[in-house]
Amino acid sequence: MFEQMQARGHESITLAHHAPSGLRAILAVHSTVLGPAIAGCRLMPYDEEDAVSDALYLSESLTLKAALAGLNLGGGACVLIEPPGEERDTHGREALFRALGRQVRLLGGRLVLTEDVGVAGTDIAFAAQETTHTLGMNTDTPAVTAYGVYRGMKAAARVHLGSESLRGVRVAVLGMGSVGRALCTHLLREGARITIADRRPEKAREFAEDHGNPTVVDADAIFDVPSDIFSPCGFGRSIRRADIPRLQARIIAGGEHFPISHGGEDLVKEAGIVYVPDFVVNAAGLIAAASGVAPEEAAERVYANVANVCAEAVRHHRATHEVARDFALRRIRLIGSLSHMGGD
Ligand SMILES: NC(=O)c1ccc[n+]([C@@H]2O[C@H](COP(=O)([O-])OP(=O)(O)OC[C@H]3O[C@@H](n4cnc5c(N)ncnc54)[C@H](O)[C@@H]3O)[C@@H](O)[C@H]2O)c1
Repeated sequence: MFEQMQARGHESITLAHHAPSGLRAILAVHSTVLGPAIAGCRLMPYDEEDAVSDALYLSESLTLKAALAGLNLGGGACVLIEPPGEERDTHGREALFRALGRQVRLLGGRLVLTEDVGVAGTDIAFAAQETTHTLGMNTDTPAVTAYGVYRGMKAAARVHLGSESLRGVRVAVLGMGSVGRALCTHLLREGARITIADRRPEKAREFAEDHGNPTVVDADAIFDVPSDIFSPCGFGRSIRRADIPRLQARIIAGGEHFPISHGGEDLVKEAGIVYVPDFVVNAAGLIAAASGVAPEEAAERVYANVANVCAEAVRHHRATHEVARDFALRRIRLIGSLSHMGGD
């Protein structure tokens, strides 16, 4: 853990535990150079090692996301480990998130909570009874995120498919949760030809029944579906290295954080596929929550950033994820250097 933290520049990890509420939390702070570390909070079953690993990945990704989005925020993560099959009533959730809020308060403003997988605005509102360091309770983050992914796809399609229209474009969507479903409604409205899959097949089937029966395939079969755009909207690392040669898409763009297994980005580039990095294309929810702009404005910022990253990558024959990372790190370096001037 310390080797990883050192290699990737993490500032701290806090392990928090509170038996009565069942709180088991990993609070990671990757960077506070630009401001308090914004931490998407996720609640799901995890084994402990994966939970720590995901907190490290997510917090680093949030640093890049906030920096590229022009926000004065650093990157953090909050992973809450939920025992499998656990169903909490309202009081159970209140206790859990208020216990979390207390832990966030102890961090003295270094970490700010917002929602991610399995966590709703109402949960963050519970945490907000114990700490002022929360964000996004009034934003429908998954819906805004999905709209930004849709706009970002159009920006990438304009550069790599020759037109930003998604009419007739084949999009394979993995993961039909809050983000995946909202994304698919935008795609269908524009006339894209979608194929959908979820590891819980009933979620894909239910969406299909309600939305004119787009094609549904098994979770694993989605990698073999001929498509123009592959859109991962699962929990992370949905695209394993072994899946990459199966992908037939020209572009990967989705809501999922770190959708490609470690080191797979280079394989994706070698396969001739353009990967629009997660921290560029899934940023609209965070932008809206942090800066208070309307969803449309947040999504337009995503469109502009994706267009910029794609164009720069084409111009210099570079991988999009490297270009995007460089953009983000440059802002952190330049704006971070202001603190040496004093006056804080
Ligand atoms: N919720 C937000 O506000 C938000 C904001 C930005 C980014 N994200 C990211 O978007 C992704 C999706 O978030 P969400 O809120 O929609 O989560 P969710 O839990 O609502 O949905 C995720 C869905 O993906 C499915 N899934 C997971 N792994 C899969 C796999 N390997 N194959 C097939 N299906 C799989 C799950 O069964 C579930 O239905 C996450 O990576 C999250 O971090 C979410």
